[in-house]
Amino acid sequence: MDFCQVDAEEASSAALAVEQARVSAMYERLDALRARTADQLAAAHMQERGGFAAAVERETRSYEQARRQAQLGSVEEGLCFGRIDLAEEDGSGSDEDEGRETRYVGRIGLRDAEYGTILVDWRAPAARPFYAATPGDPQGLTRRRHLRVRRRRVVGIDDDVFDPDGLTDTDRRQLVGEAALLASLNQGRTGRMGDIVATIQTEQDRVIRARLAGVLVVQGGPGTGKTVAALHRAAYLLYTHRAVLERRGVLVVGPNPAFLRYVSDVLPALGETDVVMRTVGELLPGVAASAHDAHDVAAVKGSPGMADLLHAAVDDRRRTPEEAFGGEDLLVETDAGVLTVSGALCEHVLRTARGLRLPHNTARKYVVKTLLEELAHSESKLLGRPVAEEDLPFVGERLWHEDPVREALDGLWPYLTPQRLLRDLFADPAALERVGARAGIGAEACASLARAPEPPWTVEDVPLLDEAAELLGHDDSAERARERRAEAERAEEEQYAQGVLELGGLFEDQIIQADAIDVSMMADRHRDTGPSLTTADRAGADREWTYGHVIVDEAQELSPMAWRTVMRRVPTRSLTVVGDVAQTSSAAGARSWTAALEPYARDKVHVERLRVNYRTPAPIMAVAADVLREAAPDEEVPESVREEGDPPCAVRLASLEEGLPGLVDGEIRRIGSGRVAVVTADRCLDAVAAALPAAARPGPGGSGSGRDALEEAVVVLTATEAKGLEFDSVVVVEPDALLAQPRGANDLYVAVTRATRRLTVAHTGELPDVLGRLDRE
Ligand SMILES: Nc1ncnc2c1ncn2[C@@H]1O[C@H](COP(=O)(O)OP(=O)(O)OP(=O)(O)O)[C@@H](O)[C@H]1O
Repeated sequence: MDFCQVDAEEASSAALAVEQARVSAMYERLDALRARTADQLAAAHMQERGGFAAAVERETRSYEQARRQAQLGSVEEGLCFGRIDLAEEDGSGSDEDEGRETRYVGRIGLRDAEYGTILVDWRAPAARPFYAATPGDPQGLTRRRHLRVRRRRVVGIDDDVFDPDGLTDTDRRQLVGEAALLASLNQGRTGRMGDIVATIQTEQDRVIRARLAGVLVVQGGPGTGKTVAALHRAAYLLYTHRAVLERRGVLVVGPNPAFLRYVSDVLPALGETDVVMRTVGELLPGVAASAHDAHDVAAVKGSPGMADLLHAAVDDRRRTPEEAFGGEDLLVETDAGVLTVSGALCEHVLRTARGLRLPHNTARKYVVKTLLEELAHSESKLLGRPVAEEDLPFVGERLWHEDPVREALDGLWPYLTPQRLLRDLFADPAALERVGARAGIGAEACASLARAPEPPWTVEDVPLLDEAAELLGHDDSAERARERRAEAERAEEEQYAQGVLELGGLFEDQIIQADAIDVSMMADRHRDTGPSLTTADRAGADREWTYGHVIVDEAQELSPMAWRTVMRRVPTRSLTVVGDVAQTSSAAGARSWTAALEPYARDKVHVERLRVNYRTPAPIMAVAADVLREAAPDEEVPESVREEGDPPCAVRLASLEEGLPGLVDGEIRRIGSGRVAVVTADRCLDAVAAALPAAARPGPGGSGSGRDALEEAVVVLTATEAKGLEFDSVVVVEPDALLAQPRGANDLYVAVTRATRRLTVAHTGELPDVLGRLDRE
């Protein structure tokens, strides 16, 4: 028998009835587990208050049960979506059906009351053949069945029947469950990305299940499922390596807040809520930057030389008495009179402090302590009252409380915050030029950084602030004293938490648990943060937190300085880097993965390519291919899954105000309940938004309705804002203005590849040659 796909219409009603019985049994089990978990959670909350012991026990149980409840709650739709029939018994969680060994695959693993597996979690090794089997390598399957279940009813079945004999090895392009896939791709967009567990394709499965260690680069053209595969990878890794990753957490870095909202439903739908999602502008706790610098300024701020510039800027703040106050020696007017430290001694102290190679604020402690003791000597001489060596620190401390003393020492080696360092630097063109010269950055580039001291931080500033934080360190003496006290308490708490876990009863459940509770995590969670603070909460609030794994999406946009910021958060270099160098639009973004990642992980980089486009139908991709030849001639155009689609067209408008509203209204009518995006150049944004007053804009100043702009029928976006998103219909306005932007061809490529169904190009001037293929209306 040849490999063939049998669609729902051909599935016999007998087969549907068999599957319905199985699926109904799974839902019954789910209901029973939900009821039991709800009871257990209620019981845990009702436990008597008590000392630490009772609190840890309550906390431990509640946390696990609340997580399980959320997990059980998230799997209602599509609980089970597949079945595999194995050629031979292999002994793993299996079931017999009509003489074959069968396994059902779904969103979670379930066991029946007798502990028999009735559903395998999609991330478990036993589910792998469901995604990985191809005609050339059926992975021991005789059949793969896709089940379409709506509101607990099995409404359709698609079968892939394997017979390895007589088939060539052309499986990469063989689609898994084509009917199910096409049905999912043809759905109207909602403004939120959904999960794809039921239709993950073989090449995506390789990405999702790649090993945790090392840097995995996922390169692929638009719509190849890079983002969705990366998010499923996060869920897979959390399932497979729960013990490590739950303690250290997973960070997902995305290009902008709208994108993070767009993808924010995927992981909760997969039962995972403990992931930190941030843009580069939000990586530093306490700063939330969303505005970008102009292209030329962004190019300078993102360049690797900025690390040297900041190093020089910190050093520039350390001054000899002559540089700081204009006199050779340090003179300080105190209550006792004028105290003195010789210039030579001050220089010696500064040189020694530099030689310590400690962060600036840490080394400052040495400078302050030493100079205070010198001032104490000077005071004793002045007053003619000798001081014993061991009393010097006390005298020094008294002097420290005098304002002129503190000001004098601050003048030589100030306490600096990252914010203060950068603000002062950007407001001082002479200092910029001075430190720029030391870092080998030209005067013109340095001058472009100058600005008035108070504007809000930009996304490009955040890696600089983070670098500064690293160079400065912070004065941690008070914290360290607190830590020493806490350490003793912690040992005691961990010992108790261990006892609680060993009491047992926590893991006996019919849900297959791949994870375990980490004792010290549980103690931490209770001890210093209270019940509701999860790993994700704590990680997100701590600049020095290091994650177990980091996923960077639209990674081509990261500048060398942004990479330094990301890499600091993952010293193990366990990363998934997702992007497309043909879509780079930011000034300091990557043109090659090798160049971007070489400084960090030379031989640990593994590249996977995704080559099939699931978003954009072939007629639109033909237009995109012409643009790609200008944007990045060496890159491949992904092949569209959907061959057929509405022909894309160009419409010449007399003016935006007159033509655009009618055109957009027509698109809304054509796509019914879907979403329309109007994408244009930065410089046309105001005019386009004015022509479409009812359309939404992302972020503050958006539609004002309180809803997410992406959920509105029409949204107006720049190409940068549209990155990573998709819409049923896309209207690209003034393509010549887009092309005129610094990386204009890349921007136009991003714009035309956002459409899932329809593409229209609206222009008031000439249509650029690169879009010559479009039908004219
Ligand atoms: N296996 C699949 N089953 C169903 N839908 C899929 C599958 N793979 C991808 N898709 C859908 O294709 C669309 C594009 O996916 P995604 O946004 O992840 O692509 P991308 O490669 O990140 O694109 P871009 O580079 O343009 O940001 C999404 O709607 C996604 O849900």
